[in-house]
Amino acid sequence: MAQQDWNRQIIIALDYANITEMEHFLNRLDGRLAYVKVGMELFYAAGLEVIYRLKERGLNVFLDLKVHDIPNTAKGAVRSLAQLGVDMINVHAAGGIQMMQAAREGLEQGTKAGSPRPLLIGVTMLTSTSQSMMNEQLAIPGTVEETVIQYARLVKQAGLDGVVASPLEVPQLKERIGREFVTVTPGIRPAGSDKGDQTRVATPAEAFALGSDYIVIGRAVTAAPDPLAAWEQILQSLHSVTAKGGASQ
Ligand SMILES: O=C(O)c1cc(=O)[nH]c(=O)n1[C@@H]1O[C@H](COP(=O)(O)O)[C@@H](O)[C@H]1O
Repeated sequence: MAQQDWNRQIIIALDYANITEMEHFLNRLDGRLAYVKVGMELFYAAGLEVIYRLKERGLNVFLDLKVHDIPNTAKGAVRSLAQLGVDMINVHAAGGIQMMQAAREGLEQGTKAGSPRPLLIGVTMLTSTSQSMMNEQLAIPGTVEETVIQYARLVKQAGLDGVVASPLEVPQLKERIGREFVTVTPGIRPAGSDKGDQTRVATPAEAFALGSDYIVIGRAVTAAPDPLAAWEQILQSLHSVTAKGGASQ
């Protein structure tokens, strides 16, 4: 795969406190990005204006608000988010099949006529969750991988497009849930960088080699002393990788 194609599969998490910081970062990257993620920090601070600005720049937008509520509320929330014309929306798989089916209905209702339907993605186990945390605090027995697969089954049954998981679970997801089932993987740490609050991590090259369709990278680029150099280094590290992802090719 040619280098420029990776660009479409790398989602940069714009975890900034305001629009000024976001614009400063995007100007430094100067048109190199194709896909960005807006999460709770930026959206709760700056709201819809963020989405409009990113769309004006021609970027694909993953609006990561991790909807998790009773089915009727989740449906309305996703309907409202779909009306914004973003490209990807997520909900927590822990909300269960009925909640995700309702979210899916809200997605259809909110998508503007003639516009492509945003991808609807179920968050499985957060990449900050370790097996001991899951077993002891959440009282879920077994391995994280088995729980991720179980959640993914619910996501698929509810008719969603794919899951957020760590890259480490992607081979099993592709084998057991399906190659076309989209995998979006945060927990990305370039070689030698600090894990921070993440526990299930992989490098960008490992994540794509494992089959991730999209990787999500935040602080390794956005908080780097030289974000442009960090971005270029990540692309460089992908030179010899052969993509396995089935859904985004
Ligand atoms: O849904 C997400 O995007 C998400 C799910 C998950 O399990 N883990 C996770 O880190 N994320 C998000 O992915 C981004 C990762 O950021 P960094 O750890 O700075 O690369 C953050 O914006 C998180 O909110």
